Amino acid sequence: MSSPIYVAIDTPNLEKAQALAGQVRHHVGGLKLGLEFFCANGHHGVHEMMKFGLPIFLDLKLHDIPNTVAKAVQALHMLEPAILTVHAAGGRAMLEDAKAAAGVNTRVVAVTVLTSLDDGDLLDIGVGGKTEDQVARLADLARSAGLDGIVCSGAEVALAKQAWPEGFFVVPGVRPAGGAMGDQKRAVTPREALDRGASILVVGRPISLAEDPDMAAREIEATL
Ligand SMILES: O=c1ccn([C@@H]2O[C@H](COP(=O)(O)O)[C@@H](O)[C@H]2O)c(=O)[nH]1
Repeated sequence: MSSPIYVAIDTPNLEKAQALAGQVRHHVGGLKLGLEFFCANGHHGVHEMMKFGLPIFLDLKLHDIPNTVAKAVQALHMLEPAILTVHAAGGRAMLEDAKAAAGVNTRVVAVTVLTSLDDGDLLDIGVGGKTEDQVARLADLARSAGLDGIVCSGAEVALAKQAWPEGFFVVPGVRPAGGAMGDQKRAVTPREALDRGASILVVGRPISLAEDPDMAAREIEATL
């Protein structure tokens, strides 16, 4: 069975991205390419990364009016990403149109509450109450809009899976015990996230900033 770890390739530099993918390719289940990489390298960069033969997760977190998002998703068709993200806060019509525009081999998953946010940050943007309640609301919206799953933190994934047993749950912002949190606020360990129901784990800096990224990936894999 392939590893549930998707390594976040967060660099605008294609050579560095290829070097990291080359180092960890045997100990991860997929490559996650985000805005930083896509803005710098576009479709060409994604094609280059596809050569590693691993599933590609395009984490573009699309969020705009339904027509614009649907057209953007169509424009990604030829890349056939295994996973593509949109923001759940874009609303029902945007989610429905994004899913309808995606290829059959692409899982469209909705970002609920970014793992870099906590209750206080949500209050700043006018969302009162607990983060887990907002995740539950947006997960419900994503499910009823026909999406394949959600992105949430390991702190909420158990509740979300209980409400949506067949959903696909992407958990980023995980940290090995004692690892540097950086800007993440709701981190759990990779093992905890899996035990609580994560379908895949996204791991960035704990691997990419390690002196030996392959060893770091192996060490995380060994905890699962
Ligand atoms: O809520 C979210 C959604 C996406 N991400 C992305 O995951 C990685 C995490 O990187 P680390 O270095 O392991 O913190 C990064 O690419 C984010 O854009 C997220 O962290 N939280």
